[in-house]
Amino acid sequence: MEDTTELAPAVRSILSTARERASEGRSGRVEVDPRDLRAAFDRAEADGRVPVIAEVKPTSPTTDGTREDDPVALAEEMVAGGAAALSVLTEPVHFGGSVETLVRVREAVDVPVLRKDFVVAESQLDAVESDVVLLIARFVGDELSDLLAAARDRGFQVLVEVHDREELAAAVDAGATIIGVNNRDLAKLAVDLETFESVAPHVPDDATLIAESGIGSPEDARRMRAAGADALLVGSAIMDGDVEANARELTRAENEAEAEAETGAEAEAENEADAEKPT
Ligand SMILES: O=C(O)c1ccccc1NCC(=O)[C@H](O)[C@H](O)COP(=O)(O)O
Repeated sequence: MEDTTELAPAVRSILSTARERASEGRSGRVEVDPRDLRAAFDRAEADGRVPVIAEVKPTSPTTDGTREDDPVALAEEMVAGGAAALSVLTEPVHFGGSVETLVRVREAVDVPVLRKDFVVAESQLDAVESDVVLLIARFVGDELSDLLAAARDRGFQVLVEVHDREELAAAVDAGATIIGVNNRDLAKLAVDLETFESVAPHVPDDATLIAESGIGSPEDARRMRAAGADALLVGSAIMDGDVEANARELTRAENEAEAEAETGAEAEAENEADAEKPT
């Protein structure tokens, strides 16, 4: 396990709560028949949508207040807005999530669902079925390889989250094939999209690469895609306001770019034609 003294107090609290919850797994081992995450991204691409994992995130240490709407309704709106997959927080104390919410959401939608939690022990994997589970390289340290194997044995696809090149090397050594680069620094909770841009070039080409956190606009989405993201994980920017419209704006970010490029080209052609007209 990593030394946690450098982490933000909220994150230290999240981790100590996670360790207390580690023994609370339901009795018995889960066996998952997962919905394929990569196939969901491919379907979105084929349909002209940016592959987005939209996150049901009622609150967080960096969010003001709590969104009280029914998470299932929010999840359905995200899918209606074009989300290729969903992420559901199951951490109760700091994010307002629950395993019950994840079960209800997964029953209601047909896209893959990521369980977003702070898994630090194998027993936590048995808390609930999901299509994908998250392992955060920084938090699981030397246990990454064993936890990855334990999750895969249960049928889960595994998103391994990293924040720098050292953690990326550990993830690749452990055999991670779905890699998320988190733009949020868990030591300071500050978000910087340059994090993804600096780590992405070192991710093996055959990995599925996800840009996580701090993506707040279609421009940010295009920026992360230009830096190599196969998909984007977005919470706050979708949860803030009309979630269907917010999801649609991000999943259509590249259509808008095309439209803008076309508009720009048309304007340029008109300018050229005007310039050629006799005065
Ligand atoms: O979001 C937080 O405030 C947070 C604080 C401490 C640890 C983790 C935190 N977030 C977890 C996440 O993974 C994000 O919810 C996810 O990447 C989406 O981020 P965003 O789009 O910036 O909401």
